[in-house]
Amino acid sequence: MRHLGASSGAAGPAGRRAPAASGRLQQQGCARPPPRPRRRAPAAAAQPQPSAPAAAAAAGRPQQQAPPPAYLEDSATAAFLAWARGAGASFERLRPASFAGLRGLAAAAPIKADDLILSVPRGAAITLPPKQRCPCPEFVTPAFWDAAPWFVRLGVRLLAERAKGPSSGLAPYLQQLPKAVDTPVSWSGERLQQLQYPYLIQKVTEQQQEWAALHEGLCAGMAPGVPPPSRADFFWALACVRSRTFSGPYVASTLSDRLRLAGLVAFLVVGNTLAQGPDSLANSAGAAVAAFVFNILYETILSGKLKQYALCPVIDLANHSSSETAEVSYDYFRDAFVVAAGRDYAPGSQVFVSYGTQSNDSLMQYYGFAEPSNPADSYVMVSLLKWLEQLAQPSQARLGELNGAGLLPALQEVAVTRQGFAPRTLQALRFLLAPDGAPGGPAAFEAPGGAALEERVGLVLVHACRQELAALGTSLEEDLALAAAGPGGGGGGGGAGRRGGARRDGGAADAAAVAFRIEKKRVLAECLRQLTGGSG
Ligand SMILES: C[S@@+](CC[C@H](N)C(=O)[O-])C[C@H]1O[C@@H](n2cnc3c(N)ncnc32)[C@H](O)[C@@H]1O
Repeated sequence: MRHLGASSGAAGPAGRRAPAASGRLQQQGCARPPPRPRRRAPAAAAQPQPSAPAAAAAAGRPQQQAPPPAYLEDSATAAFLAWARGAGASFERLRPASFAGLRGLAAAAPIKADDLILSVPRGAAITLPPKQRCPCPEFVTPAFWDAAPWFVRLGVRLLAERAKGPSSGLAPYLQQLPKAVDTPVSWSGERLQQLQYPYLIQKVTEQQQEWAALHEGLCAGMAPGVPPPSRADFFWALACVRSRTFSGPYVASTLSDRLRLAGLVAFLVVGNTLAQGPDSLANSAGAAVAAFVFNILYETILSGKLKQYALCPVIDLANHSSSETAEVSYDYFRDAFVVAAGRDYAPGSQVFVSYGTQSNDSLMQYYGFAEPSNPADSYVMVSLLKWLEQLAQPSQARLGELNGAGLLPALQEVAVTRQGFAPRTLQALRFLLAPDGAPGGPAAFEAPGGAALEERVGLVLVHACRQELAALGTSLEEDLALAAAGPGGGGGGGGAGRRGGARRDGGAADAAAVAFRIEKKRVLAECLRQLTGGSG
């Protein structure tokens, strides 16, 4: 999830960000958050998908000069933008546009780094503060609301507003949300297999089960007489929430709340002084200042511990790039969610934000795309023990000792990065592969051992990477060829007949799966290159 930082920092003149920073918001998918859902896909609809340039980059093809964006001028977009402006949102230098089929935000005028380019009042967003009472008792029972996780609450808000139809104050926002959100949670088992990656397939399968159970809970928790949303609608709402929500520290009081409180305290001091006489002024004022400071300190401490979530119209049109520094923040003085440009943008170019540091596992699971050359990517290996046992037979006694030392998990779920394996994994392997009679328990193997032991460890790691690559179903070269052929080309080629080979029955989703597995293979291949000193 993303964090909204408690913010301060007003914008300076001419829309440039003032030095004092606002609190950062994080996108929802970060760091293995709980799952989230979505709504029924009415007929085929414009849907965010990995762009052609992204596919070209994944395939290693030279990227041509990007064509100018197609600004979106349909009636739903126009009505939405007018509604957002009416609600106080300000985004003069941005326009929604389509970039090779992917909707995003384009610079409509020159933008300089640090310019404040987007501001959406908190009142125009759908926010979820901690411990919020059920805001839609006409839709779900308060008991259901109280027991629901954050993403279900936000999903229920979307569905409750949608059920109101055109009379909803959020109708223009709802109208322009994607009609379908193509993330793996909605994929069939067969399509999931095209990811080729056991770790994510397992996670998504669990997510599908969790969301199905949550839908059953919702069906039982509807307000009397209200028909429950279909499972597809519920999944749509949750998927929207999980791919569009930002989160951050909770700010309990806005500036205007504090000013109101200060006014009330001053009123009480004056009233008390008038009633008790001028001599009481010093005491009353001292007590008032103490109470006021206590309130601010209490809320500051509280805001560091509690989290709030927000679906921010317009801001949620921005696509992600991990190379961007721009993030969504909460600006305390404006009581608004804001974005400042992370760099200069020429008119027509796409303006990105960072959803936070996320591996492609998280980007794929919650957003439906993989980022080429994502520096935060890793390959989670769940079969290292199996690969180890193909080369050596660690004794049950040593495995037991490893377990006792809490190091067994370092061999069961291993995050392999382009740089190699984690120190704890190396330590566990050294202990298991050390010759009989080697002194010391697992703790004695933290540092590299002798050349012979390190060589044995290296052999196991190389074997594991090679076995893992071989088990994936297609080679990197085959996947690159599939991606280069693009949609409609290479159907089933390369990997035809092999597990996880790209098939043409899923259209864009298959392209996303191929782009994803290319990145996984690149991580493993680079790790292997490091281990073998370049020989692969
Ligand atoms: C917060 S929304 C961004 C706006 C979205 N493109 C739209 O049309 O509503 C997040 C979704 O945008 C798409 N997206 C964001 N960044 C992307 C990227 N770098 N490459 C491909 N798709 C991306 C994914 O579909 C993701 O689920």
